Amino acid sequence: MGDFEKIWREHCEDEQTLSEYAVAMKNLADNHWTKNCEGEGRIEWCRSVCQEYFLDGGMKRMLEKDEKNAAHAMGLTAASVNTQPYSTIPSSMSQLGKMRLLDVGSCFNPFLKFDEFLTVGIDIVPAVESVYKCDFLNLQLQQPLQLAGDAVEAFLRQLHNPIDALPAQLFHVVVFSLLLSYFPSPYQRWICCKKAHELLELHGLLLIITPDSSHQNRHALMMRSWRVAVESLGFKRYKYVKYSHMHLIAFRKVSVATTSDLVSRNYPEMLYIPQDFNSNEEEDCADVPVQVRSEFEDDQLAWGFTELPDTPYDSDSGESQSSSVPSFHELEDPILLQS
Ligand SMILES: C[S@@+](CC[C@H](N)C(=O)[O-])C[C@H]1O[C@@H](n2cnc3c(N)ncnc32)[C@H](O)[C@@H]1O
Repeated sequence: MGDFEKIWREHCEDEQTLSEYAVAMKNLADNHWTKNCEGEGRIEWCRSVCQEYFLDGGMKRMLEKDEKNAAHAMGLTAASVNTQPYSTIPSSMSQLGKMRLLDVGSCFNPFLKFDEFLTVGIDIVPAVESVYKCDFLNLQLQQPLQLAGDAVEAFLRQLHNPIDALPAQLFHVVVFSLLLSYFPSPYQRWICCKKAHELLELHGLLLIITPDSSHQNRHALMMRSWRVAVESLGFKRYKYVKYSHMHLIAFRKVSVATTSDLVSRNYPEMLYIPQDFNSNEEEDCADVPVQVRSEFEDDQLAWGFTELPDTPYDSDSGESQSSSVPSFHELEDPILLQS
C-alpha cells in the first residue's frame, strides 16, 4: 500500500542492502542451486525452449497453426487452407545468427556460458562484472535500429555501463527469471511486461519464471490471470510448466501493436502475487495438496481432450475448430499431463 515509485526509488538508493542481496543471490546460485537440479533447471528450461522454438521448427509450426486458425475464423475450408502458402518467417529470424537474449534481473549472468546466445544481462545491482547496471523499470526505449543482423550484434557487443536506454525490437528473447515477484506492485510487473513486448522482435519470446512452492493447482487462477494480462499486450502463451518451486511460462510476441486502453481495463492488476495481499498463505498452506479441480483446470482438461485428432477446437475462443494431433509442446501443460 502506498507510493510505489517512492518506495522503489528508496529501494534502489539503498546500495548496501542491494549489494548484500546480490552476493547472497550469487551464493545461492553457485553453492545451492548447482546441487539442486530444479534451481539450475530453470535456466536449462529457457535454453531448451529457445532451441526448440528458433532452431528446431517450433516457430514455424506456430505460424502455420496461427494461419490455419485465422483461415478457419474467416470460414475457409480445410482444403483451401492447405493450398495456401504458410507464413514465411521474417528474414531476421530465419537468418538467425546468435539468439539475442536480454536477461532482466540477471544478477550473475547465467546465460553467458551458452554459445548460441548473444546475452545482455542487466540488473539494478549486478553480482558480476559482465552484467550491466540498469533499472528496467526506468529504461528508456528508442526507435528500432534499421540494421542487418550482424550490425545489431556488433551494436550489442559495444554497450556501455550503465544502460539507460535501448532501441525497441532488439531482442529475440527476453527473460524474467525470478524477477516479477521482486516488485511490490502489479503495476510495476505490468510495466516490465510491456517493455519486454517493445524490446522484442515480432515472434520473439518472453520467458517468465516466477516462484511458487505450493501445489501446481493452488494458484491456477492467478496463473490464468497472468496469462490474460500478458496476452493482452500482444503475446500468446507458447509453453507452460510447473516445477515444485516455480512456474515457467513462455509467451511469443504475435503482434507489434498493443491495445491503447489496457490500463483502464484492469490488466495490470491481473499480475498479482499472493504476497500483494499481505497474507502468509504461502507459508501456511504450501504443502497442502488441493484435490478439487478449479474452473480453469476444467477448461484446460476440456481443451486437452478436444485437441485429440478429429475433434476440432479453438483453444482461444473455446470453440471447436482445428483438427490437428496435439504436438508435444501442447501436451506439456502439467494439468493435461496429470489428467
Ligand atoms: C531473485 S533475483 C533472480 C536472479 C536471476 N535472474 C535468477 O534467476 O537466479 C532477482 C534479481 O532481479 C534484480 N532486479 C530487481 N528489479 C530490477 C529492475 N528494475 N531492473 C533490473 N534488475 C532488477 C535484482 O537485483 C535481483 O538480482
